[in-house]
Amino acid sequence: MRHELPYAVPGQVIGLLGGSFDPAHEGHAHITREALKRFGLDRVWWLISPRNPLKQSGPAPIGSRMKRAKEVMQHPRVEITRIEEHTGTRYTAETLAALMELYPGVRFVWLMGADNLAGFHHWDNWRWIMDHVPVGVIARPGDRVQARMSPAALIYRDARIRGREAQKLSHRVAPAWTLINAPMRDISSSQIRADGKWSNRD
Ligand SMILES: Nc1ncnc2c1ncn2[C@@H]1O[C@H](COP(=O)(O)OP(=O)(O)OP(=O)(O)O)[C@@H](O)[C@H]1O
Ligand SMILES: O=C(O)c1ccc[n+]([C@@H]2O[C@H](COP(=O)([O-])O)[C@@H](O)[C@H]2O)c1
Repeated sequence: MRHELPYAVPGQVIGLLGGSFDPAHEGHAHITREALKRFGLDRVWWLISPRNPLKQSGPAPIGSRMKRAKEVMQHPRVEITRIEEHTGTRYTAETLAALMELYPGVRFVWLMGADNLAGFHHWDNWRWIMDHVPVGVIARPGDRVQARMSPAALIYRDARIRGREAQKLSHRVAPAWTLINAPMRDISSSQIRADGKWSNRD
């Protein structure tokens, strides 16, 4: 099924937060508000993934994940999208390449929690992502040290912007990345699922 694409105009800076959101929670909303403030973004789009290419088991149906995400994140500068169904892409590098073609002149910033930076070197074409899109990383409980010492962080150490200068991120040409130490929220989708607080129905 085709879903409408969000609107953006050339020159705008859009932060992209991709995830399973199975289910969305306050941690996602919190890092989104921090990213808007700290990275000089005009808007943030959540990309509710059809499925994570590195995860074995599939998530809850995308309709129920979208519904929960819209309940959790209500903000005039944030849109909850199913863009990857539209583009038909599964890997983030492919999704970003498709978005850059669909939105010429729009500047995208890839957003993620520190846990994802720690494993970023396992992603498909991860160097292409680093070389083409600024990356904003937000601290997550337990993952900061691993993220700072990760292969991606070490290989791209010269492209790192200090947290206190994170506003520059969206104006830099890639490679450019930063890790900010926003106040952290110790919450995860897996914990919510383990607590039995998420029923997988549409
Ligand atoms: N509490 C949090 N603090 C910082 N980043 C977070 C937090 N929760 C999620 N994120 C980030 O949000 C993005 C989407 O996360 P995802 O939908 O996988 O949620 P999750 O809570 O990490 O799920 P799971 O526990 O199933 O792995 C990822 O980049 C992840 O690092
Ligand atoms: O492109 C990849 O190889 C890749 C590997 C793992 C995760 N991702 C993306 O990272 C985002 C977070 O995924 P998840 O499942 O941890 O919420 C989501 O947008 C995934 O599509 C992407």
